Amino acid sequence: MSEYPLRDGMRRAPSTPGPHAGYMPGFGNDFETEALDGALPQGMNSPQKCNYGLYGEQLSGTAFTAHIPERTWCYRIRPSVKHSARYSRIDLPLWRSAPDIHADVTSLGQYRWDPIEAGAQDLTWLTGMRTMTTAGDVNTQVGMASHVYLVTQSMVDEYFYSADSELLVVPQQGRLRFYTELGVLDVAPQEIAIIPRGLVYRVEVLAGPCRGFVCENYGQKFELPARGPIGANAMANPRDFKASVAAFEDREVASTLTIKWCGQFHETKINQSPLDVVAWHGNYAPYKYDLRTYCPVGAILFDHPDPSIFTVLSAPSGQEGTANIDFVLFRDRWMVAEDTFRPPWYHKNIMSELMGNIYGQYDAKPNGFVPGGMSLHNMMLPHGPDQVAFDKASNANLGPEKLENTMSFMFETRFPQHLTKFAAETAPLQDDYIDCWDSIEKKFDGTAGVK
Ligand SMILES: O=C(O)Cc1cc(O)ccc1O
Ligand SMILES: [Fe+2]
Repeated sequence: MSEYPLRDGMRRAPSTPGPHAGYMPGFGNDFETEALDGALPQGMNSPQKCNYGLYGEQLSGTAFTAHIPERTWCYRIRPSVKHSARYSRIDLPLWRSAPDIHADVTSLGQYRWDPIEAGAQDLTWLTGMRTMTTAGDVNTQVGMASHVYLVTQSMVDEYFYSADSELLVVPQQGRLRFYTELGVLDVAPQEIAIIPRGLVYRVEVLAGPCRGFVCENYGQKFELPARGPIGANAMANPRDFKASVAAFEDREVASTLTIKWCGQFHETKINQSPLDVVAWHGNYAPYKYDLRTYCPVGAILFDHPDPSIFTVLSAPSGQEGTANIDFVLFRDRWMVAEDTFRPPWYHKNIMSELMGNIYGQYDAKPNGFVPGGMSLHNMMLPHGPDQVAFDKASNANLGPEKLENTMSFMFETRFPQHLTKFAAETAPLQDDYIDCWDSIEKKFDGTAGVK
C-alpha cells in the first residue's frame, strides 16, 4: 500500500500484499472490489435493496450495443444525480478544446518548446491545465488535445470529470494522487495514469510542484495495440496495468463539482463528497502503468523500424490501422543494428507527432529537446535528426551500445494538430528550432562512386 495515508475517513478495500498492493493487475479485466464486506451484490446487479443502504448505479463507457461493452456497476452512498444546484458555466480559459483554430496562429511548421514553469502561482489540476494543441472536434468525439499541467495545490472539496474525454496523464515532475470514484491512483514520473471519460475525481499533490503532459482523447478508448507477428509477449504486457481498488469517504462537506462538457466547463454544488462508491464491479476503471515495465523490441540486425514497435497504447479512429492516437514510448534500450544509421531517419508523416521529454536525452535531438520540453512535427512536415545527431550517428563505431538516460514519448494522431494561442504566444517557444537543421551540409559528390 502507499506510504501516504488516505484522506481522513476514507476506507479502502483490502488487497493482496506485494507488488500490486492497492491495485488490481490486468488490462481491461472484469474486476470486482469492495471496501465493506458484502457491499457488492452477488449474482445480480440490481437487488431490490442493496446492502448497507447503498444505491446501485451504472457508468457506461461504451454504447449499450458495443461489441464488447465497457461498464462498471457502482454501489454508492448517494446516486450521482444528487447534487444541490443547477449547472452554471465557468471559465477555464487555458484549457481549450478542438477545434481551437485562430486566423493569426500558424500551426504549419516544426515547433519546439522549453519546459513551461509554474512560477509562483497556486495552481490546481483545473487551473493549471495549459492546452498546447488540439486536433479533430470535441463535439463529434474525434481527435485529441495535448496539454501541459502545472500543479502546486491539491483540490480539497473540489471534484471534476470530463464528459468529453479519456485522459492519459504522463507525469514529468512531482507526484500526484488521483482520488477517483473507483479508488486511488498514485503516479510519479515514469508512470502513466488513464482516467476514463465520465469518472469523477480530485487530484492531490503528494510531492510538488508537479508538471506533466496530458493527452485528452475525445474518441474511442485507448487499447493495447495489435501485436501482429510480435506475438503474445513483450511491448506493454497486460499484467503490468493496475486498476484501483474500491475506496470511499462518507464526507458531508459543501463541495463543487466541475464538468467538462463539449469543450465548456460547468460547475454544480454538492453537499457531500461524490467519492462515495463503497463497492464496484466492471471493466471500465482508472488504471496506471509503469513505463519501466515496457519491453521494447527492435532491430537486431540492421535498419531502423517504424516507431510503431514502441506503441504502448493505441486509441482507434474507426479506420482500421489508423489511430486517433498512438501513445509511443522511446525508452532506454540496446542498439545493435549493423551498418545502419541508427537514430530516426529523416521523414514526413501523414500522422502528426507531438513529443515530450520525460527525462534525459533523445537520440535524434541531443540538444534543445530537454526534460519537460515538447516538440510538434505536424502532418506531412519534414523532420529528423539535427546536424549534430546526424554527424555523430553517421560516423559512430557500431558496436552494441546501450541508449541510456532517455525517456521521451509521442502522442501521434491522424489529425493535424493546431497550436493554441497559449502555445504560440505565451509558452516558451524556441524561435530558433529549425536552425538545428541549418548546418546540414551538401555532401553529394557525383564522382565519388559507390562504397
Ligand atoms: O520524429 C521522431 O523523432 C519520432 C520518430 C522516431 C522514430 O524512431 C521513427 C520515426 C519517428 O517519427
Ligand atoms: Fe517523426
